[in-house]
Amino acid sequence: MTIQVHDKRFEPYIAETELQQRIRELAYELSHDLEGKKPLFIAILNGSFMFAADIFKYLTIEAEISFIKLASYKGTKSTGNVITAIGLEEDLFGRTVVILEDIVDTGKTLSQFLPQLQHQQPRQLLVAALLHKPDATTHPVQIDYLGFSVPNKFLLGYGLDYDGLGRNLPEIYQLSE
Ligand SMILES: O=P(O)(O)OC[C@H]1O[C@H](OP(=O)(O)OP(=O)(O)O)[C@H](O)[C@@H]1O
Ligand code: HPA
Repeated sequence: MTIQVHDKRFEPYIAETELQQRIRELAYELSHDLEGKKPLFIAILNGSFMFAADIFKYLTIEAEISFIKLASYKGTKSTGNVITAIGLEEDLFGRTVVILEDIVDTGKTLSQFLPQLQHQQPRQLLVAALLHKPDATTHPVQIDYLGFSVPNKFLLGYGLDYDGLGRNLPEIYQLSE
């Protein structure tokens, strides 16, 4: 069934059961790989709130989670755009850190933000992303745990919004042609 949000129509793309199944698999892999490391998960708001909640509840190991927002502002010519994290209070030094993102699209967000986290010298810095659009990615990012590789179409639901709406949908929709 297609749905209407603002002025656009969207069609079902990834069903809720398929999403949950894949997220369970990712949580299983993470639990296996990071057992005993007491990883710190960092979820990037707003979009990742549902993915973060689901993957975190399927983990079977000791782990911490923290939520941050990113703010982007124009830096100097040499620094380009600068992204700062709002709400990051944990010390990452020596920690196993897993960034949780709903989607890597152009890759700009993470390719700018990950080097800043590296400055804090975590022991390991990993990325878990639910969705990746390889055909849209102009700034390559290493994704260690990926849910789905998707075509370059605008997606909606499960945290992803179109102009503020649609984040509450439990499945993922794509823009109708
Ligand atoms: O790979 P990129 O092209 O940088 O795109 C990915 C980013 O875009 C979305 O966030 P957005 O800035 O829309 O904010 P939101 O999560 O609050 O919706 C998404 O949650 C990622 O953080
Ligand atoms: O496809 C998308 N949909 C919603 N928000 C997004 N942010 C990056 N890509 C997308």
